[in-house]
Amino acid sequence: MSRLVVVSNRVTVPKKAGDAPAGGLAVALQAALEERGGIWMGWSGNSSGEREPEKLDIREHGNITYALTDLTDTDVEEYYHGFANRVLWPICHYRLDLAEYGRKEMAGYFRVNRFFAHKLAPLLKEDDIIWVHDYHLIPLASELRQMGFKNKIGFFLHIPWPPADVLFAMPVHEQIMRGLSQYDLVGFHTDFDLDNFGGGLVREGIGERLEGGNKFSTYGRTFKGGAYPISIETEAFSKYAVKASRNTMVKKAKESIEGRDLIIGVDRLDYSKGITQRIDAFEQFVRLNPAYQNKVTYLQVTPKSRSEVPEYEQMQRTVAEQAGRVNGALGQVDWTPIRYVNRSVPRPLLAGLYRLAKIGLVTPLRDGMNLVAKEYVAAQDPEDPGVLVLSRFAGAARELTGALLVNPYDIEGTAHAIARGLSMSLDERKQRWEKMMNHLLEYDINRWCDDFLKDLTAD
Ligand SMILES: O=P(O)(O)OC[C@H]1O[C@H](O[C@H]2O[C@H](CO)[C@@H](O)[C@H](O)[C@H]2O)[C@H](O)[C@@H](O)[C@@H]1O
Ligand SMILES: O=c1ccn([C@@H]2O[C@H](COP(=O)(O)OP(=O)(O)O)[C@@H](O)[C@H]2O)c(=O)[nH]1
Repeated sequence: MSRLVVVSNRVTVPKKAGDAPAGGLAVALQAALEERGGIWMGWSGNSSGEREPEKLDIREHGNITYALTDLTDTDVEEYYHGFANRVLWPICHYRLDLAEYGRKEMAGYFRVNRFFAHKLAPLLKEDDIIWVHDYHLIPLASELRQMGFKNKIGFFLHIPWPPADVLFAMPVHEQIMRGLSQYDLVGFHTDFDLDNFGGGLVREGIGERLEGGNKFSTYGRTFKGGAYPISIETEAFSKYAVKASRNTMVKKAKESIEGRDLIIGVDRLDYSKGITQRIDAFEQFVRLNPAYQNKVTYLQVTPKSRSEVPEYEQMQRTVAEQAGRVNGALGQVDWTPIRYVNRSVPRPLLAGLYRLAKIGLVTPLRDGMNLVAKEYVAAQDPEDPGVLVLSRFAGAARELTGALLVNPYDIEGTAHAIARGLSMSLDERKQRWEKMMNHLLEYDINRWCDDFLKDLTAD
């Protein structure tokens, strides 16, 4: 079996050998790396100031070598905050209005990808299988090919892929498409993303879609494409949730809601997550259903994210003000309708809170997958499951058809779904939940990892 080399912008290094990593993706990648032996390379998250970072920070854990590099301040600004998060992120989330194109940032993005390739090259063996993750590193294969590497290289995109008219508004779309063509397999979360990719190639006349849609030919290369919906460690997460119900913090949370129904939202503070529309929908729900006054608590957990990017910094204020305004307008001396937590909550604690909540409110305007939706389902009590209210624009909606699917732009529609969820019969809740849970047990994170690697390594 060939060795596996994973490259991603962020790397999860276990604190000490045997420690459980933070999330399902890290669990699955670490298991695959452990089995085959391998390397996980990426950014350390630290800056080296203006000094060019020299040596990789190499850490060995069992069968896995973690190889971390710092980046200069300029690199972080141009590559990560600049092109990745101010061009590719908004474009791939259909937000043409938020994309800020700058030549400096574009150049920085390609320069950092070249830098990654040069740092990785000395570590590579001829028959290594290389798996590159996410929009930060699209040109990496192209850089490696130029250096003469003929290894199998796969790419998985964790965010949506937009339709042609959105993508081609981006000035460097041609280099980005050319970059993707250098992989042997390009994976997306859903068939919709895959279709957008194929549709764009054909529409622009730069390529063809072959063999029932899972092969592409462009820029002189033929490569595979596919939909691989990422998932969670379903069984383990479900066990966390049972255990977490005994956690002191979860018990305190339960006491503090004093028998009210709990609605939960959990998202990084990101404009793609539809948080402001969701708060509007909650307000609308209470106004349309006065019987629920003082009978519900909406807990919104929202850790800060990418605060150096202006749109994110601005959101920080907008959401805090909005939650305050709604609490002021609807609240009573003994009732605070919205509890807004603007920091990260550990995943095991989240598992207990999900289980406590009657409604999981997951309403992004656009999302690659949304693992919170899957975690909410996995955390439920089979005898009394809650209801998932899910945006039709999350990748997860392609699979979680037992959810109440909503259009997050339709505030009143979401408000009605909350009301419907809270009054749903136990029979219907069980039926919907079982359908989703059975799916998640079969299609868990290991299945995602195995399916991708099987297709990448097949001839
Ligand atoms: O690394 P950050 O800039 O702090 O951002 C965190 C991660 O956000 C994105 O997550 C996406 O991947 C999830 C798993 O596949 C998916 O469920 C979700 O819909 C996506 O938004 C980003 O793609 C990651 O690279 C970031 O690390
Ligand atoms: O306070 C928090 C908020 C979120 N998460 C985790 O962060 C991940 C978010 O993944 P998702 O796919 O929903 O969105 P992303 O942030 O990757 O866009 C999930 O595993 C959450 O459990 C967490 O551990 N603590």
